[in-house]
Amino acid sequence: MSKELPALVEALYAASHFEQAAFVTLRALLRRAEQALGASGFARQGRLLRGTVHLRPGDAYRRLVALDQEALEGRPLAPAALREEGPQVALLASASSWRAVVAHGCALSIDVGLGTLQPHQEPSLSLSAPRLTVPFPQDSQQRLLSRQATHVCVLPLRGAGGRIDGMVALEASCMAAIGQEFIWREVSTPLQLIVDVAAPFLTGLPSHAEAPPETDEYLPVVGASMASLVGVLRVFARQDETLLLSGPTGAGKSRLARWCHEHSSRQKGPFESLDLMVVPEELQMGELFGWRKGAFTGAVRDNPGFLARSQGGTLFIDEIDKLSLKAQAGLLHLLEERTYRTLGDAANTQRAHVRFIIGTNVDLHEAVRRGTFREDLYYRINVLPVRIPSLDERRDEISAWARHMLARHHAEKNPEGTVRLSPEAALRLERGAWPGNLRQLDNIIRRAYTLALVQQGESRQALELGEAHVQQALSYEEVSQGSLVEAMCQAARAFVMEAQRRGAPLDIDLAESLRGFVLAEAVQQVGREEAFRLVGRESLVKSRNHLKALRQEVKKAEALCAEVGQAPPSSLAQAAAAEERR
Ligand SMILES: Nc1ncnc2c1ncn2[C@@H]1O[C@H](COP(=O)(O)OP(=O)(O)OP(=O)(O)O)[C@@H](O)[C@H]1O
Repeated sequence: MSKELPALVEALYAASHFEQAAFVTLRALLRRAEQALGASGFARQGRLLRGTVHLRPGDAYRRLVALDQEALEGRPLAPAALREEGPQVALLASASSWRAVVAHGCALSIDVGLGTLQPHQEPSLSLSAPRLTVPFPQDSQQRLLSRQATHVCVLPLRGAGGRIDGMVALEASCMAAIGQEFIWREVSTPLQLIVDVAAPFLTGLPSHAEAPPETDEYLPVVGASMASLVGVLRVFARQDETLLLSGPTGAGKSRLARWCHEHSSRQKGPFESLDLMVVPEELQMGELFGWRKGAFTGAVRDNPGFLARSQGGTLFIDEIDKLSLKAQAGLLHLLEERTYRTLGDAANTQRAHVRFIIGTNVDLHEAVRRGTFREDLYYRINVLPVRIPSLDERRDEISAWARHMLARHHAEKNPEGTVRLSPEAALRLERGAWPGNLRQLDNIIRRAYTLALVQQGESRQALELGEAHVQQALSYEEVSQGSLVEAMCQAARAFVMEAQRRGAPLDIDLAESLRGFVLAEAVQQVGREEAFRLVGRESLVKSRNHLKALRQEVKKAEALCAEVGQAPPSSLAQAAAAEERR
């Protein structure tokens, strides 16, 4: 180590970004492990395969870099090689390694063949006591074996204050060492030293400012601040493990889930989205597993359920924290066994060939602490966790998103003419705060667009969205956050404005649709039964008439949308969709 460490430190100081630092660290680790292997009894039978740096501060992946031993041997050691090979080939250690690294705070060895995991430090045990061995899940075992890895060493990557901000995994192949720890325990101390030396660089350096990834329908905008995260998502999209997308409401999790599906090998299969916010607890199991006619009172026809509908594809389960404890047990069993039974058809066990993406906007770890979310399920779904930043954290994207949303609204309304966002309007948007994230931005753009249309006339071929339109749209928003009465006046004005714009009467009865909008919004925010309590109609829940009432009110709101030629907002669409599935 006498020469290697100073050389590593020098290379780390010369690194200007995370990927470079990860490259030199992995190179040093693989070389050190190679030396140890050469001096061991496995020199002839074993070979090193690859190393991966996982940076996941706050328990969410931020960056990921892999280096293959072959690339190290056969190619010039330039960071460029890493960029080409990096995230594309990154292969992952399992969630259980991460869990064990966090729990034990030390390096560990995985014997893939035996399916066991051994932490290297056992502080409370005497030397004579047997070594602590933890079972390693079978699916992770299979995955590692499929890429020839028989032995893995996982080292904690410690950030400021000793907090574990990531891990480094080294994989090797040595059939002769199955049932033994290979070289990992002997070489663990120098390997950990390398990781500790590199840690401040790995956790502190920014990501390489790579060219923004290609955009598409589902991810039309990627700013520099999101580019490295999209690189990670691109790798994760191709895995079959469960992906956990967390992030504030409206940040774009559902669309990203769809993007991941489109970038996976399942892209030709179905993509289904189950939003638990709009499914009452008693129907959650049924919606997931499906039911046979007569399975319970009210099951008047068969329902295949979301799992059957997503066979061969991807199922996005959003708002996972809304899952009842009973349904949590059902989902855990499904994720562990990959089998399930349709309600009312206990005799038939079915296999779920489904990739799961889970969405949440709450801190699930906190939910585990409160006892509302099962810890074992949390670890089962926390395999590939990614936190989608709020729009305020990716301000470099605001004007590009605004332009994209504007073009989309315009195409819906008036495909012939052109539309542009004035530079002043873009600046105004960039300066704003966006607690509602992309959803709020989309609403503002939609509103500003209507204002611009009214002002400039629909016949106008070149429409410009100016600062004044944005300002006015924002002021409606501010008002609606403040006084209810003022917001009602705004709604009334918008109603009248719409009638003027179309130059034909807009029946006042359509104003009754407000009840539908209110209910759908409340359902989205607090769930169906609570929504009725919130608006003073608990009696409807007690008499089990609330769903009928919801259906009627949603219909009225939809009628208004149809009359003015606008798509129903997501709250209405979700309330309606949940009704349809019943
Ligand atoms: N790719 C996109 N193209 C156009 N609009 C988008 C895109 N992604 C997000 N939006 C806008 O942001 C809104 C919210 O997106 P999405 O439903 O994906 O967010 P979310 O994080 O899943 O929200 P929630 O947590 O509330 O379910 C969309 O309804 C749309 O208005």
